[in-house]
Amino acid sequence: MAGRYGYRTAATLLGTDAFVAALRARSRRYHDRHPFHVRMNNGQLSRRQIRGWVANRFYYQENLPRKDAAVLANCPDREVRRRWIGRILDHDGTTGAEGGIEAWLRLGEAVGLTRAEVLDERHVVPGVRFAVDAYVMFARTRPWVEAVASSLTELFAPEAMSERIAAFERFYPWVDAEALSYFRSRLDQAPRDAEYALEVVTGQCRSMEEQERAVAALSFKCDVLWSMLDAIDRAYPE
Ligand SMILES: O=C(O)c1cc(C(=O)O)c2c(n1)C(=O)C(=O)c1cc(C(=O)O)[nH]c1-2
Repeated sequence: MAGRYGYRTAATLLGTDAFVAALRARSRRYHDRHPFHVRMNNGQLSRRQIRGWVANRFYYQENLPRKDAAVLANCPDREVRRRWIGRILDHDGTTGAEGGIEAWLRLGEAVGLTRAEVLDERHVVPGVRFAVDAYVMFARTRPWVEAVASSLTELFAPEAMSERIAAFERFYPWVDAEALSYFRSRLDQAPRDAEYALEVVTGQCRSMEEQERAVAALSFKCDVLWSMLDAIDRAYPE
């Protein structure tokens, strides 16, 4: 059946295992299969392309807390908010504990970008801005459970992160290994966050329609990530 956004989804109410399987099946559209990431992991990207990717991905990183704040703003459940707020701190950091955004800025420096040129977004191309803004807008305007479902791309992230760390160590030795700490920290954070998001989504989506909307939200998010790489790929040709 063609659901919202035209994505094909389940036609009947699924049991929890089948629902989780339907969500996991979206991994087919995850951005680890994008040609740009494939070339990255094969060691085929130039320094300029790596820099372009890091500078553009910063726009995603810096918008994640705003996306998560939108989830908080729309969520009436105190228990969920107590958990979800940690995601904002993971990115923004706290006094004495730098967060993911700072780690990404360090990655930028390690690939040869100044903090200023990352922070002022001069390298961010329109397609990346458009895709990231769509993700934030989705979280602001859709029901909060759909926004939680859209974060479930993190189910697929750890494997992609491990592969990326190995590829950087092997093929891009000019990038200081210390700067890969962001990806290492996500190896722990992403499974923890995805597990909780999955618990929320399976607990909240009790009708066929709600399940369909959750799968559609995850598909939408896969499109966000894919579109970002399309735009980056085009902006930094070989
Ligand atoms: O580098 C990646 O491939 C990648 C992918 C994703 C993702 O799947 O959305 C996230 C991240 N990184 C990431 O670092 C991160 O903090 C993160 C948060 C979220 C989210 O939707 O809430 N996705 C991701």
